[in-house]
Amino acid sequence: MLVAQDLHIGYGSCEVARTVGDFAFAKANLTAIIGGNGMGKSTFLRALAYGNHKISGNVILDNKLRQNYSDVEWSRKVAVVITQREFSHHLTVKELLELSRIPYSNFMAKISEVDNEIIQKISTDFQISTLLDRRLHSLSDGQLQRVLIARALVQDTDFILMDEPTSHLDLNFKIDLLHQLKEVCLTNKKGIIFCTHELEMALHLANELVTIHKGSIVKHTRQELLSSNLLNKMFPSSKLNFDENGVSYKW
Ligand SMILES: Nc1ncnc2c1ncn2[C@@H]1O[C@H](COP(=O)(O)OP(=O)(O)OP(=O)(O)O)[C@@H](O)[C@H]1O
Repeated sequence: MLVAQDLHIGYGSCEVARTVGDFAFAKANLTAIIGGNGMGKSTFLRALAYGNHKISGNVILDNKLRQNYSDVEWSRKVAVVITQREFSHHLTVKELLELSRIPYSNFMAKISEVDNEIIQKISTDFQISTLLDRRLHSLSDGQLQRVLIARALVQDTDFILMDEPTSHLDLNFKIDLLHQLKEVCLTNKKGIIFCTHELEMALHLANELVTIHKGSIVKHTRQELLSSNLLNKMFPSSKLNFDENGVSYKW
């Protein structure tokens, strides 16, 4: 269980949002974090992932405070996908994937046969096998996004936290990827939590949703959220309507 306990997030002393009640993310759940621009989705995700931007409260994983985990222990439990090109551009895709096995390798950081099998399988599943020898700087944004998601799966953690994992993908890749993540979530019992602007897909595929609106971070089941009027308040537009069936448009 990953628990956000009375979490207040922000920058310096300036609060962006706070959790309403304590809430727990379980394994085998796909959770979407949704909210309007600037409401605090990325800030909340980073607070869960790194303990950053936390003004007060706690992040607790399996009954242990985030700050009591060593970096290696945490990286065996939680993988993070943030599409920032913060790594060495000279690395190849295969080298990047191998690096994500380091939390499991021996002191010589040698890649084992098992590591290689995991890398090959996930590369095939996520359609990046043909990219393995490419250097990261040569990838398109969409290719990089698929590589970073594959890297998180290669890391083989209980939880994967992702900031807008589908933002650069074509519509077919977006929908396929979210379905694939849901399947990974259920079959491999991983908790996947992702920020997204893809409301329709989030409402269809995620079984839990976290809304961030006007400083309140609230966790709902899909049904609870759809049967409330909250989405109409969060995304007000005369061309949009949310009801228990999801979203409809007036073109
Ligand atoms: N480094 C920073 N210092 C101060 N304020 C920041 C910083 N980064 C973000 N903010 C502010 O915190 C608030 C939340 O930002 P955040 O990026 O978490 O929102 P978001 O919901 O992810 O937005 P978007 O949907 O536009 O990506 C915004 O008002 C933003 O301007």
